[in-house]
Amino acid sequence: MEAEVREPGDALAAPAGWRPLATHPVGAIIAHYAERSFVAGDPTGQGIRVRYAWRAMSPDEACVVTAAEPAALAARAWFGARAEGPPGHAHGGSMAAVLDEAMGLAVWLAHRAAVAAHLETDFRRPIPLGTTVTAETTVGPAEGTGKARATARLVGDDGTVFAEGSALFVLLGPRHTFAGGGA
Ligand SMILES: CCCCC/C=C\C/C=C\C/C=C\C/C=C\CCCC(=O)SCCNC(=O)CCNC(=O)[C@H](O)C(C)(C)COP(=O)(O)OP(=O)(O)OC[C@H]1O[C@@H](n2cnc3c(N)ncnc32)[C@H](O)[C@@H]1OP(=O)(O)O
Repeated sequence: MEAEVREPGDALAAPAGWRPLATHPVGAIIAHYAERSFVAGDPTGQGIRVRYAWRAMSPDEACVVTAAEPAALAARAWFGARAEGPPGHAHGGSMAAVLDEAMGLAVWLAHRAAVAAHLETDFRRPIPLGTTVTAETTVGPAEGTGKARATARLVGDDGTVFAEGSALFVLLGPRHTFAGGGA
């Protein structure tokens, strides 16, 4: 039997100063993929609900990026009964999945499409089911070419840091086949 959890209401709306992802030219393409995604593809379900937002990067942030209109990405994420791991709390895999996808999309907005090659997660505090958190991301340089490093944190509205992620992404080029595939 599923736990009873609090619905997010309008808590998934873009944080102050951020805009919905679909209002960015590249973000609109990404939002289209997100509709099919394992992580963000079920916006009314009882698992994870994720809504992405963007803002223009400051010149300081933009120095490490390659996109014509680099943007920073954040997400609001809610964990429902179908995301349960420890009783009454979010499964670590669901937390890692949110971090992974948020970092991947942050890299996509700052550079271009990429896939995760290496992912690390630190679980700092358990997330009670029914909680809405913000996934805050950063994108930085990686050693070598064709790669990017990203970080992300899941932060509660009271400032609690629930989890932190770090990942290496390989930017997709003509030799990669990820853009298509599937039935
Ligand atoms: C909203 C969801 C959208 C989903 C849309 C999906 C597709 C749409 C199309 C594009 C959008 C793409 C992504 C969307 C964004 C986020 C989605 C969430 C993120 C994920 O969930 S994504 C799935 C999980 N992900 C995989 O399924 C990857 C499996 N994997 C591989 O496909 C290969 O493994 C690959 C391509 C990674 C590399 O292969 P490769 O042949 O291109 O290149 P190679 O091996 O030479 O590596 C090149 C340089 O990276 C270094 N390197 C490689 N791996 C490393 C490691 N693990 N640690 C440290 N360094 C590493 C090498 O050392 C070398 O470094 P150097 O050049 O300096 O020598």
